[in-house]
Amino acid sequence: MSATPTTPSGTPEVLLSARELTKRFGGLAAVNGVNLDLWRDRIHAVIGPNGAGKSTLTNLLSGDILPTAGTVTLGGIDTTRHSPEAKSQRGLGRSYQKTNIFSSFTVWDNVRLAAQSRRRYAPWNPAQWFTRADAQATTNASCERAIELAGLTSRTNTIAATISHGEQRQLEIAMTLATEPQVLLLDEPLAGMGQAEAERMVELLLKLKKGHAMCLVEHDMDAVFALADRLTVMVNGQVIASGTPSEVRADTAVQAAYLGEEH
Ligand SMILES: Nc1ncnc2c1ncn2[C@@H]1O[C@H](COP(=O)(O)OP(=O)(O)OP(=O)(O)O)[C@@H](O)[C@H]1O
Repeated sequence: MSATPTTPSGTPEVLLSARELTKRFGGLAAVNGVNLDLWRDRIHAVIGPNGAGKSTLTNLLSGDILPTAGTVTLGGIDTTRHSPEAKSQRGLGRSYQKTNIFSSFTVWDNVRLAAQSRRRYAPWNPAQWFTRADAQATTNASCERAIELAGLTSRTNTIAATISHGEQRQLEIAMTLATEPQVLLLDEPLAGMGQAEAERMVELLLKLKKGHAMCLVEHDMDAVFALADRLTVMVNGQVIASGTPSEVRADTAVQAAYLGEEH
């Protein structure tokens, strides 16, 4: 098992914690009493069959939907009922399963728009009138860094519709990185990719591990077992196993419910 990450002062650093997180849709508990900790410099994968509650869990962590019960803390602050924008301000970034790209815009414009829409600017606040130009320069620098980190610098001025599917998924990541988040929630970043594209994305996610706490929802088990430091396995809204990849692989309940004989 990998060593527990620490701050310079030696304290372990959990950036996001969910406790007893629950979401009911009528009679259905889509997420039921889930506990989860996301650590800086670690990738935590959430796996499970279709309908297990993975996307609902991501939506609860990001603030896109509110829980029926339980809490979500970010950097030690209770953010359970905060909006996605407020969570973005606190360092949370997420990508979506369905693409959010404006295909007729350039890569740059998509990233710039994502940065703008997720960062709060209050025109009625005089304190911000004089800092607006500075804020724009900072946002531009963040966007450049995000595009570079996502490996798309050569595509900066290319129309998004004309780049490959794999590059469009890289663009989604760049859009998520545009606000310089510390916590990344990634919903199926390898969806629809061929072998070569998937390998590139795995490399990119490994690169992003440093400095970020990452929650990865993914169906591609080769990628999951190549990337994850810890795994949570969900079935019918509940966590049936949680641990290192080797612990999860050896778990008989997981083998029976999900992984079968192949891993
Ligand atoms: N807005 C909603 N209203 C009612 N039921 C919902 C809603 N969203 C999700 N569900 C139900 O909650 C359960 C969990 O769905 P969810 O999309 O979270 O699963 P998932 O593990 O992400 O599945 P997949 O791997 O197919 O994306 C499913 O039974 C789904 O039909």
